[in-house]
Amino acid sequence: MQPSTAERIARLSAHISPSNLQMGESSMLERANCRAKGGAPGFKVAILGAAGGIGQPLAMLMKMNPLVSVLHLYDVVNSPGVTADISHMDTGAVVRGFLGQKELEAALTGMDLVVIPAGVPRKPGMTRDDLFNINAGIVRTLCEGIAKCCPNALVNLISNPVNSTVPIAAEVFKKAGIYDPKKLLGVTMLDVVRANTFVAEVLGLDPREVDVPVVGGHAGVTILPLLSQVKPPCSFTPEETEFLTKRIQDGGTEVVQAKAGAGSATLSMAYAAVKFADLCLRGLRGDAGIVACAYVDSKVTELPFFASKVRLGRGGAEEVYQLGPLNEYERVGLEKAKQELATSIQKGVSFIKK
Ligand SMILES: NC(=O)c1ccc[n+]([C@@H]2O[C@H](COP(=O)([O-])OP(=O)(O)OC[C@H]3O[C@@H](n4cnc5c(N)ncnc54)[C@H](O)[C@@H]3O)[C@@H](O)[C@H]2O)c1
Ligand SMILES: O=C(O)C[C@H](O)C(=O)O
Repeated sequence: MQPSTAERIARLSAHISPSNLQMGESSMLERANCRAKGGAPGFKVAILGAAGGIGQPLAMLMKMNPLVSVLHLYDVVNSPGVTADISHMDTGAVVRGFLGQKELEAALTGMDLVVIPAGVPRKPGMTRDDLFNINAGIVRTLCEGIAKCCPNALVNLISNPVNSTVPIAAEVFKKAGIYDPKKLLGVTMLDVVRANTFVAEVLGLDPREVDVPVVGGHAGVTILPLLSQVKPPCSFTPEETEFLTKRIQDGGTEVVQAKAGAGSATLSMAYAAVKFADLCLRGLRGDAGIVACAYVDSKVTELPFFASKVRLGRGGAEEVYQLGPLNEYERVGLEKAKQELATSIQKGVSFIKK
């Protein structure tokens, strides 16, 4: 059936940000979104920090995902340009841009999944924890918006230090009375992506055939690859184990140093974020057997948050898997990881509770 004139006008204005709309146009915009939903069934996804180094390629890859019907791109700078650019891609998702704090609520309302790569990246010589002072406040504000406007959305948190920003988000959600531990996921997929790549190099395999569980957290020694559990089953010499573990733990720093002041991993991170978001959306859709590593509310150790394999379903991280048998090298690594994680978690919790 041909669309009505009103619908056609609404489609023409679908890229306009809500603050620029004239009276009457906003209902047309709603209709455009309904059309988008009706025409291309799928999920509504917001990216917060969409104009950044990760945000831009992430937005592009999300626009290519057939599970996404509506894509909201929010940033405090440059989101109109990124939105105009991405919106010309001839894929199904309707893209809308949102600029600045006053448009945060509109960006978040009705979202099924919110992906957060907002915040400053490292420069050489910095640890992820050095980003805490700036990024903690950014994550708090964004999560307050989520609590208000889309409390049931799944949240994929990328902003560093992930080991602390996830506890911050949890405290914000608890304060707002909407905390659902299954819906808050710290993104550690880049560690898995790197581990698969580096292990495949050593084994002479295609990385797509390799699956390395990476548990713990997302910084230095808290990144704990379980090389004894690699699929396909294989064994490593002590030297290979040491080399691979260090390379996986230092993967972020390797990129920060190579970029020499121009930021940290963005393209591989966007790839990893979309890989993870796609698994989350498949879970939301009800696909069976969706498993990925993520940093979540956990009872796997005595710590309140820990990264391990989780099963993703309609409710988010519906099951958090135990670590399985560890070898001696991994048991020692686990103790080191837990020590550092405990401090980072406490730092995040105190930031909100202070
Ligand atoms: N979890 C991981 O594996 C992983 C991997 C790589 C990077 N990161 C982290 O992701 C974050 C972003 O990295 P990047 O390279 O894209 O940085 P970037 O500086 O290129 O982009 C960050 C974007 O966030 C935006 N922003 C800042 N404050 C904001 C706010 N209050 N609301 C919305 N947007 C805001 C900025 O305007 C910018 O566009 C960093 O903290 C980095 O450490 C995490
Ligand atoms: O290393 C960083 O600072 C960015 C990110 O956490 C990464 O692992 O690449």
